[in-house]
Amino acid sequence: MSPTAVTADHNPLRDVRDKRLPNIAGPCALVLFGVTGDLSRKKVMPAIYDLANRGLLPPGFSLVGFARRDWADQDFGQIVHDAVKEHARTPFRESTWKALAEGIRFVPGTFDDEEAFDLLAETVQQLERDRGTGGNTAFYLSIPPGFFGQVCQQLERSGLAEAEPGQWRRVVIEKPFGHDLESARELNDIVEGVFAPDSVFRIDHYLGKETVQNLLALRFANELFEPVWNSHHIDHVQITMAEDIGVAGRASYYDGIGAARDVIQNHLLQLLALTAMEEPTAFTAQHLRAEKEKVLASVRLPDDLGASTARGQYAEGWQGSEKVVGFLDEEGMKPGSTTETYAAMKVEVDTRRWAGVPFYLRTGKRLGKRVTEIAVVFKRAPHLPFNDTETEELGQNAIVIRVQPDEGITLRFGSKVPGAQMEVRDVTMDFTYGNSFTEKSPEAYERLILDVLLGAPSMFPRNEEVELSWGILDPVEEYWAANGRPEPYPSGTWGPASADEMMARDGREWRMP
Ligand SMILES: NC(=O)C1=CN([C@@H]2O[C@H](COP(=O)(O)OP(=O)(O)OC[C@H]3O[C@@H](n4cnc5c(N)ncnc54)[C@H](OP(=O)(O)O)[C@@H]3O)[C@@H](O)[C@H]2O)C=CC1
Ligand SMILES: O=C1O[C@H](COP(=O)(O)O)[C@@H](O)[C@H](O)[C@H]1O
Repeated sequence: MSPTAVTADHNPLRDVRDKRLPNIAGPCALVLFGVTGDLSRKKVMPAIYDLANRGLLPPGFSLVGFARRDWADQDFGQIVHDAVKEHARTPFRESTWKALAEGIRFVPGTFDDEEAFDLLAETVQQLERDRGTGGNTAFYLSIPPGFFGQVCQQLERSGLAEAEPGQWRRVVIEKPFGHDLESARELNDIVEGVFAPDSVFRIDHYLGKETVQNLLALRFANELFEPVWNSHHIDHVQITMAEDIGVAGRASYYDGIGAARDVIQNHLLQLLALTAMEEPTAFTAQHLRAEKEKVLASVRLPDDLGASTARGQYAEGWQGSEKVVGFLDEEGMKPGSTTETYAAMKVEVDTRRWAGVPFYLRTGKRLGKRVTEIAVVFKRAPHLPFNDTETEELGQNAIVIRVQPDEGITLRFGSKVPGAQMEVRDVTMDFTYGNSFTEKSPEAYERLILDVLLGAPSMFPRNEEVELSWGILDPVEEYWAANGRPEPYPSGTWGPASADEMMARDGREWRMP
């Protein structure tokens, strides 16, 4: 498809939300926990710089780092500087850096150190006086999930969670939120016991991706797709999140969590919800979340979890020309770990729109390549006025939303092969962001952090969504825990044979992205 260039200089969906909101954050500070971690260095600190570089942070914006290091402000400043130089999307500008660096502060401490949190409280008050942050403060918990509760309790004890009249305090919680439904409920009791529900921002960075937000535009801004977006026309949906990387450097986090808790419980079920949901009455947080919740509440697992799920663990193999070690040989891995690095499952959505349409979800590390996509695969035409040989190369029509890395949308349909004879073959029409827009997509974290500072919660799942998602996953995890080890698959391939067998039982096969 070569759509003519759409030249809005902003995302229309964002516009809808932002009509009532300024695009530039008001006076505030952001306190970042876990500043030495992978996510902070690669995503959060660079995103803050990019926001500053685009002029979206207020004058006096301040960034406070908290870590168990004996650092002064300038040492932390150097860490931010290095992370920005290496990972920021926008060019390095001395003037932006200087303005940002003036507001950088550091507080040393561990999460069980009350004095450190008291010092943090003093630092936040000092920033209000010195830099005019207004006392408005966001706390970003980029830390191991086991500490989310403890840090919230420390914020409460030290008075940091409590806003003075006219101020706000917000908390950003990374994922996974809990380990299962029960622990998610316990965690939520703590978090929402400290912060009001609308001050809790549970971050799922997939919702900040341009292509994921575009799914809403595709479905609800067009007339073309919605009439066929149902079980009358759709055969099945495949949602794939494949990564070529392993867990090197993150073994301690990943072991015991595994692929399903790491990304199916959140990213993939959110993608499913956006694909399957009804049109929200308005693009407000309340309406969007309500529609997603209805879908998640309607998801049903098949009775036979052995036949409708698959899990694997990567063994040594080849990633391109590089020989890579298996999961069990990654540094810091527990010997004999049964954690899965590949997970696939079939679910149904029990609604009139989706009755009988299976949704297949799969994710894995050390797969053939990095790709995330949603493939909506259509039924075959009920009648073909051609003979079999004329259509032997005709597959099923499909709309593929390419979330990453080659962002765009592909439409696959049959077309006549040029020539005297009638022969129909699959062809594709492609929309790619690069060809259609001059505007560059912001990094997901950039958009989501700005939304936190603006107080715009649409793109953050609320607790009900988190709990419904655990309710879907828990029976699968229990089944796996009681049924042996994950099946090994060589790195660089497309996962264990049992995942292909799961599809074959339904007369289908996974797409080769
Ligand atoms: N990395 C990623 O790609 C993604 C990560 N996430 C989520 O982000 C969060 C952070 O992940 P990631 O950055 O990978 O994790 P890391 O293990 O790389 O970083 C954890 C951070 O927490 C700090 N920390 C741990 N324990 C303590 C403690 N007792 N007191 C003070 N500081 C402590 C560490 O400090 P120290 O250096 O002292 O150990 C480090 O800064 C997790 O919830 C993860 O699920 C979400 C999406 C993607
Ligand atoms: O949340 C997570 O996502 C990353 C992949 O993110 P992407 O934006 O590069 O697709 C994944 O590597 C990590 O294990 C998981 O925690």
